[in-house]
Amino acid sequence: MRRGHFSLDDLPAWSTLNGVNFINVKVSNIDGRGNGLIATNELVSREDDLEPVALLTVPRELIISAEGVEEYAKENKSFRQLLDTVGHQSAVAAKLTALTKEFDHLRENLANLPFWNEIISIDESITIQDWFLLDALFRSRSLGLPRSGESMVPCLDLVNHSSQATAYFDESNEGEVVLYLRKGCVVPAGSEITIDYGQDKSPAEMLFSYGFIDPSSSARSITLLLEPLEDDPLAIAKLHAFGEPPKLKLEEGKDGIPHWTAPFVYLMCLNEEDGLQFKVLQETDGSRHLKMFWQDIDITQASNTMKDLIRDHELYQVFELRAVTVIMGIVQNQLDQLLNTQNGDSSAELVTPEVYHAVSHLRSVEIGVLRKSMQALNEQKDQLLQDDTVVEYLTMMGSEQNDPSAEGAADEEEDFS
Ligand SMILES: C[S@@+](CC[C@H](N)C(=O)[O-])C[C@H]1O[C@@H](n2cnc3c(N)ncnc32)[C@H](O)[C@@H]1O
Repeated sequence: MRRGHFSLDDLPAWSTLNGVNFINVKVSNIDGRGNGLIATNELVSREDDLEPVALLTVPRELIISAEGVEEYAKENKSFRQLLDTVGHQSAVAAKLTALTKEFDHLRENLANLPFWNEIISIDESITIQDWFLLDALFRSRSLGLPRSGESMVPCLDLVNHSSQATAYFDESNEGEVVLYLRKGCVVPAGSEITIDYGQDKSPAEMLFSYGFIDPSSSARSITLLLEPLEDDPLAIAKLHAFGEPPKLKLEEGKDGIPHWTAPFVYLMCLNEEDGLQFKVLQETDGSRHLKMFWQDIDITQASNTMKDLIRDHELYQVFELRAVTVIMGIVQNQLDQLLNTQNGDSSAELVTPEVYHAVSHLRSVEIGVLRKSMQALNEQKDQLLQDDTVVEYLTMMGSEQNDPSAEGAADEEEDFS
């Protein structure tokens, strides 16, 4: 099975044969961005136009979506076997290691399917490099369609990104995908047509998915993984109850003010003595389920909204202070790591100038977000330390610590330093 090279010179013929229409636009090389779409004559869309101006239409049969993959599997027995054996993979998380593991897993599973085994193991016409390429192609070229979800659309995937995009795409009731000129836009002949790959995508996501960071984008955020506290005896139960990998998202709003979101941090900071409990319930059919309780109320289904559940508690501000202290530790740690790699960075000679520039840009955006967040967290902590409940609580903890006869005094010591 050999994969041929498809020249762009063949695109017009291929488009005609396959029912793809380019309307007053064509594919052209764009400096520094590979290929892109440009206008062949001036394109105008007025605010009061009743119908949007279509620039490209792609028929449903050409779209690779989850539904399209299922349909193809109905027609092709070998592909059905492949899909049943290794299909429905989850998203690749940690690039190369995970991809290598995936590819090994794929080979192992295909050993029993002679058709695929020959291609992948005996003939070795598909290698790990193809798997890397496939992942990169999918990440950089797939897009979210309103009806079909994450899909690959030929020709539409030739359109580059801009945060001041002149076009957008939509999916008709018949499943045809159409690229439209945005209302109120004028594109002179020869100018590029662009879409917006996503306002909310963080710089890291842009770089890892598309290989570039839009310098004009105002999206400034960073997402970090959270881990339960090392000495937490309930760590495993908390992770299980939370049900998804816990994350901390730091994001600068349009006003430049940083905000943090980390629903799991409240679980990290609460314990049995606060009113958090776990119980294993056995059903009549013998199955067992872990249940989580807050103040004796079953909150198993609400682990994501812990902050709202504790809001009415008399020690809410103390819990909030614990959460802020934990977040500050994580932010400071990440900041130290980034500053260390920035100072001792010798990778400039190892990578191309474009890659080095992109990585430096990402690092400086992330350092900026972390520094601002640290400042805001410090302010939040200072405010909490002045709260009456917190002052009273800390005074009480202090006097218990000084009184050796007070039961459990040493265990209950809180560290908000
Ligand atoms: C969906 S493809 C767009 C078409 C692509 N330029 C081509 O030659 O096939 C996405 C890729 O185009 C490039 N690209 C798109 N917009 C860009 C931009 N604003 N700046 C730099 N590269 C861009 C990136 O390499 C990205 O991974």
